[in-house]
Amino acid sequence: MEKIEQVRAALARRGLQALWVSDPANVRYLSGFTHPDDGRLLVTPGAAVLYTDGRYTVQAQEDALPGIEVVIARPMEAVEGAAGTVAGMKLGIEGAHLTVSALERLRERWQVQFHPVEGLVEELRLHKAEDELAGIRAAQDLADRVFAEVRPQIQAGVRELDIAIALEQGLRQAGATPAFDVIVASGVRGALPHGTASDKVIEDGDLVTVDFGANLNGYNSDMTRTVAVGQPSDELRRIYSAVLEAEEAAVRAVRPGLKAAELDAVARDILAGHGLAEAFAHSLGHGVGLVVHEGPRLAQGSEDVLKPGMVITIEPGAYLPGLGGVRIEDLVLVTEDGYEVLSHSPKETL
Ligand SMILES: CSCC[C@H](N)C(=O)N1CCC[C@H]1C(=O)N[C@@H](C)C(=O)O
Repeated sequence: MEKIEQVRAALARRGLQALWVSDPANVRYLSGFTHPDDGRLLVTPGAAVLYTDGRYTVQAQEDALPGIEVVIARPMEAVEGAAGTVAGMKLGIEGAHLTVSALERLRERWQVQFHPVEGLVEELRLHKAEDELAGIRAAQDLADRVFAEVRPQIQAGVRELDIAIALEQGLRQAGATPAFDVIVASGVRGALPHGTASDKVIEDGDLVTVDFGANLNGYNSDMTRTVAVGQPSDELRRIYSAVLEAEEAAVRAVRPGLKAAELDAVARDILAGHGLAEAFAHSLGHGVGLVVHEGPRLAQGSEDVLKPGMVITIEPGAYLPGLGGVRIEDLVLVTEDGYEVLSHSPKETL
């Protein structure tokens, strides 16, 4: 019930009494329910009730964390059944997730004051508990093993899609799913930061960016390696070395108390020194957990500050349209006195 007590405390700080949780990651985090797309959680001063339907009668009971009450009901029955409990309360709703039509349905049935809240549960999720860390480590260890198996297949004459399929098959054989569509971007396609695998054939001299993660028991990993096939040009090698320098420097800089924007600047300044400021077209990284992109935000202008227990990516890149690109990404745990790198796949030196 510790998490639910933390929610109640956060509600009290906002002058609220109850929370209707509809974001699937938050439903899962607070209740343990493994099919959170089909669940909603109502946290009130006296109870925490998971609502789901008859497809999950057994599953929800098995999954529910201690102290979570399970009610099996169709969605509107659930809402009507809870009307008495919430009557007169100041109720938080997750503004970033609840749709306008879902809110309308609640308004028709509940006599409450609705208050959109932002980041209430997400703030709790920033700090990973030991069991969550174990889940992320297991997902990353699996991704490292699968990458080692597939790495020899990244050769001239093979399609990007074949590499993506091999990675996905490796993950699925181990009981995981891909955390997101596998990115395999070779040659000029390397200039696409989100270049999901295509039918392009990998050629001699290509750099190949492979960005993928495992989702294992709900927790995600995220890692990128850029590998060389044959002999890439001197210009591509220069860009690779610059990105590697930026990535390693940023990883070494990770420590609790550091502002996320300052960490972003560590990598960005190095790339700028190599004339690649414009080529680094995205943020340095992000938090990883039940969702691949979650807090903290490692970006210019971010107000976030690193704290022990956060799991983040460090992933600078350089993208040059018409030429290609490089990205190198590690998954990193912020510890009490620094950092621990969770991704262990070797990085090439070109
Ligand atoms: C579709 S999930 C992509 C996972 C990947 N490792 C990743 O997070 N990337 C790839 C390039 C940029 C980065 C990203 O999408 N960053 C976001 C948070 C941004 O807005 O910069």
